[in-house]
Amino acid sequence: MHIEKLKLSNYRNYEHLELDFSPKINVFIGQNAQGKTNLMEAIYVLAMAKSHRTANDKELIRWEQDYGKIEGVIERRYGPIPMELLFSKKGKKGKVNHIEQSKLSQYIGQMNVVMFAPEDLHVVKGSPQVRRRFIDMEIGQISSVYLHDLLQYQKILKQRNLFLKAHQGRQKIDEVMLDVYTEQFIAAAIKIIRKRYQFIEMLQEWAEPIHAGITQQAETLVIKYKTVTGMQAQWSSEEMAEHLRQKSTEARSRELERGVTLVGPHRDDLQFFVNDYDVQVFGSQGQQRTTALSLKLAEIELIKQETKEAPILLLDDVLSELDEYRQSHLLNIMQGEVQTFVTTPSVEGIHHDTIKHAKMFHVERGIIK
Ligand SMILES: Nc1ncnc2c1ncn2[C@@H]1O[C@H](COP(=O)(O)OP(=O)(O)OP(=O)(O)O)[C@@H](O)[C@H]1O
Repeated sequence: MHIEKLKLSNYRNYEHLELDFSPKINVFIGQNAQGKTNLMEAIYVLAMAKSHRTANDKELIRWEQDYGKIEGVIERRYGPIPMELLFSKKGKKGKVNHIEQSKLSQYIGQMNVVMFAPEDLHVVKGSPQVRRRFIDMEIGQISSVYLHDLLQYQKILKQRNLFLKAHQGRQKIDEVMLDVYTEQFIAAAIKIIRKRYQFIEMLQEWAEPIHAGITQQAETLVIKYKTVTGMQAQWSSEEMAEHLRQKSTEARSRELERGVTLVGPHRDDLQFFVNDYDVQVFGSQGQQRTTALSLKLAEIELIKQETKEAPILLLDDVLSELDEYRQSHLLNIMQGEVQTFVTTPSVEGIHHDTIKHAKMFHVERGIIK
């Protein structure tokens, strides 16, 4: 798939902008703070209904304006799809084929993107939150059911936390009520955990050969989903539920002391092993970068497998962060069927072959030349 047209109205530092893209390589070139990342972000937001940089949608609206809008035409194998996302003080609304979607989980997934930005290089070393976000965003793109289940889980978790907070430090509580919350919580948690195990297994299948290829067969990458309670992927749903029930009972007095839920997928994490050692603890910076790159390349393959179309690749200021050897792996993909967007302050950081056939956009203070 590829994005053919992009139109921005009051988005970040763009008052009004209309662009036509190449289905192959597009390069946004410009000095710092001119609006290159804002363009990448707009494409990402059009796909995901959410920024990769901020959780606050109001930041996306051009200063002193009441609304901001992103429109795009996505060319898919069965024809073009117009998409539209409107941000206002009241919230956001998405349209697909000019029809308003009552749920954003129905909107997301029409357009698939893989973003690779410098912060993605921290997916290995960064906080567990970064890795949880990575899994949730990626599964969400290929499964609207997961997005729906995740929202449900977050709602139930919030209710349970409110109950714990309201009873924090108390000796006597309504145990029956807390059990009811806990059972609802466990049912929702299992759905999330199962789907995450499945996703990691699929990602592993792609990431392992890719990583081996980049390291010339010197390294074997293994990705593991690590639950806070020590669950096992091969367990049945009943076994998982029983395990969580037991761990939740063990944690209850601590949960009441602290007023929060301490077990569940909102505290789980990912682990990366290279030749059996934990990259997060023992990996060199180079190995962490290669792992991050393998993950992104695997993500592209996984989306292709699930949707039967290549996603759009967004490379925000990342090429210059990778050495020539790692760059060449990305370049291989870019020469193929994947529509790619690249931002860069100058052409010097990029391989000559990349720009040879690229459509260039010069970005200067919210204007494209
Ligand atoms: N809501 C907004 N309304 C208006 N301008 C905004 C808004 N949010 C950000 N900006 C402006 O956008 C510019 C930043 O653009 P962007 O993040 O795309 O930079 P960039 O060109 O990618 O540069 P760098 O290479 O430094 O990341 C800044 O000038 C900032 O003031």
